[in-house]
Amino acid sequence: NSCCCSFEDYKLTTEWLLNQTSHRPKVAVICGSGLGLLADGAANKQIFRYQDIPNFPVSTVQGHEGCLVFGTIEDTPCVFMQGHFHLYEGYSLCKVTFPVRIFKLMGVETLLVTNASGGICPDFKVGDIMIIKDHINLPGFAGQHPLCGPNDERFGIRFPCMSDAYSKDLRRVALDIGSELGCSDFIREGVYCMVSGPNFETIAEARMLLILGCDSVGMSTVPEVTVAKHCGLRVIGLSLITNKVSLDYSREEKVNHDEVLEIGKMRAEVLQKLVTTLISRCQQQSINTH
Ligand SMILES: O=P(O)(O)O[C@@H]1C[C@H](O)[C@@H](CO)O1
Ligand SMILES: Nc1nc2[nH]cnc2c(=O)[nH]1
Repeated sequence: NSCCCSFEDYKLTTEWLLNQTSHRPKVAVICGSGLGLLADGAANKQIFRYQDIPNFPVSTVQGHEGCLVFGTIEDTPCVFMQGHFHLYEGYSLCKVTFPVRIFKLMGVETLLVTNASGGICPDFKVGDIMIIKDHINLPGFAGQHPLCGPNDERFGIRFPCMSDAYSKDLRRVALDIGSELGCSDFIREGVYCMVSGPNFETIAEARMLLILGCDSVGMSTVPEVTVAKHCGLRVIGLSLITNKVSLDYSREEKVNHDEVLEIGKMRAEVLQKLVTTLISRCQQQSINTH
């Protein structure tokens, strides 16, 4: 359960990428299930397949292209992960979070994470975009935590604070952009809970998550955000509600992965607009605060 990657592994991959590209990203975007198209708006793209990058894991899930895309959004140098990694694929949390430390070593300052999740909050509708306000690390409670094992002080401290994992300023900016784009009706804020998957929730589990204070549930993001916060990155998270999680034994609908990917396509255009505007404002904000 402790980290399987040494500092030299991270350095090797970082140096390989820095030698292969002249891009020097300031913002990294992790594209969740079915959301790889978020990279489409970038200019001057340079694309690497995960399998060609030393030490990088590869994507094994449908809807995760497995490409690292460097490019610029309105002059902001960015890197997009088209596909991320999950515990349920059999990866250790060290591998799941490997790219985040690479981004840090490459000079990234802000991490924008996206994912697909099931709505637990009864008010949420399919197609809502939830700005992540906070999270519950359910696997972490059971010792499946990316920071278990010897702490490497070159990345961060032994006991990092997580009470402000998601930047308040960036959440405000995202809300403002949502209203400028006329999307306020389907932009929410809420608490994301990570479970390991790969099965979707039983009704009893879903009811438990509601009582625990979760607004949505998914199978990713929390490890990456935890490692990002540990190494000092600013984080903003967007979760697309792709289905309502059943809380009621009388409901007949059954969730499946195709439906999750389908809703991603449905919201592609607005999500892309939100993400690209957010990236350019992130950078302006960063310039103004430094
Ligand atoms: O964006 P992620 O990868 O968190 O998407 C969720 C969790 C599973 O990977 C998938 C299940 O449909 O959706
Ligand atoms: N655990 C979980 N992950 C999801 N990803 C997309 N929808 C869901 C869901 O309902 N449950």
